[in-house]
Amino acid sequence: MSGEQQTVTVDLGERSYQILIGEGLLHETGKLAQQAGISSKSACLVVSDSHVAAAGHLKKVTDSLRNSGYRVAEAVIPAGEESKTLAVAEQVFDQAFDAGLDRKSAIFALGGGVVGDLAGFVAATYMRGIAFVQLPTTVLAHDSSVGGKVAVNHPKGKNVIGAFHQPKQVVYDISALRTLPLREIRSGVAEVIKHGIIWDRSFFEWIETSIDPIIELDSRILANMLARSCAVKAAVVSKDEKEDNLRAILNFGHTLGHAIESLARYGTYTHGEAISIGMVFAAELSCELGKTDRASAERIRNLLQRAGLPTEMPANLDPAALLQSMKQDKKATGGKLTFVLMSEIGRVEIINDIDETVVLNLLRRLGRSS
Ligand SMILES: NC(=O)c1ccc[n+]([C@@H]2O[C@H](COP(=O)([O-])OP(=O)(O)OC[C@H]3O[C@@H](n4cnc5c(N)ncnc54)[C@H](O)[C@@H]3O)[C@@H](O)[C@H]2O)c1
Ligand SMILES: O=C(O)C(=O)C[C@@H](O)[C@H](O)[C@H](O)COP(=O)(O)O
Ligand SMILES: [Zn+2]
Repeated sequence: MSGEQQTVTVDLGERSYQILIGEGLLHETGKLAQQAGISSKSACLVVSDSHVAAAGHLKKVTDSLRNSGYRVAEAVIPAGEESKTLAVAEQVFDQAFDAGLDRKSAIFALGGGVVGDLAGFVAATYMRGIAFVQLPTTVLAHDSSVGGKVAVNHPKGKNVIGAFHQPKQVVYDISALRTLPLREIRSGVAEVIKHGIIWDRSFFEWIETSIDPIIELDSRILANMLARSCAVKAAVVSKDEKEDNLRAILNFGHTLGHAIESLARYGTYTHGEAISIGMVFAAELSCELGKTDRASAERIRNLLQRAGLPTEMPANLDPAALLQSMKQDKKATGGKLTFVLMSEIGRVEIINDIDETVVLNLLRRLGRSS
């Protein structure tokens, strides 16, 4: 394994923080928390999920925190998207109270995007907001742990109940990724590919040449890949923290992707799988509206397929229902559809008020050919 460590900064003035990427960093959680100014006078809570705890990662974190003098409680939620609810958040609030967390306390989110989003939401709202640290353990969480979007789902939509609340630090121990199932590795690579498409053509081209070692988590390239992908996210968030406009480009593929996730029932498709299909759709829609060329759309589909991700519309989902769900997307205003469309690989734009007949016809056409 390579010992190379990477640091990416999210530049947000007094709320700036670092993303530390390297091997074995979970053993350093306590020391790094001290460096980030997390107080050890108050109790802290490590939130994780059942798979991450069973893989042994939780113990590394609690041991390290205790060795650095922190008083530590644990909250382990059931693994999976179905846990990203207000009901589970309420259980974590109870555990925070029981452990005596106060306004100087911190929450450590150890897991993938589900744990990060949920624990971050609890941190954003408990006593009107306390500190939190992201300890991502999935490939996908290079995206979810950065940028401060924290949320739980509502039966009517993904991430609808949430806030912007930046972590104090992101500690990304890439050795924890070795216990991830292959399907989850592929899922995370979808967001890596997204970062190439929306911002960095040379990164997309590098992924094209490296996709096989990426899926194998080749240690010679893993830290670099995650640092490059986090750097895209950090650059966008630093320019538009609360999604006034530019940040919406990070939603490429998510207009349809989120609709698929909620209509197919959370957990049927992973987040990365759903946005893979959503990115193919966004690229096709970009072609249909004359914004990009067919070759670029095909290139995206090919790379996603080579990453082992689904690219076909789910045959069992009704296009009219998908359209309805997309109209409730957070980017939509006044019931008008908003999509992130592509002009070329590396460049996208946010288009409001897209003709819904065009979208519906394309959903039907792609659904028939799948
Ligand atoms: N806040 C954001 O900016 C943002 C960005 C992207 C995605 N998200 C959200 O992130 C969520 C998806 O995140 P995810 O794909 O990480 O899903 P996840 O958190 O459900 O993790 C995927 C699976 O891997 C398991 N797992 C996690 N780490 C493991 C490890 N090291 N070893 C073994 N198993 C492990 C989990 O228990 C789970 O079963 C979605 O809810 C999505 O909406 C948020
Ligand atoms: O950070 C962002 O902004 C993103 O859009 C990143 C997405 O990958 C992520 O899935 C995010 O949770 C979606 O945000 P939402 O506002 O559409 O719920
Ligand atoms: Zn996403």
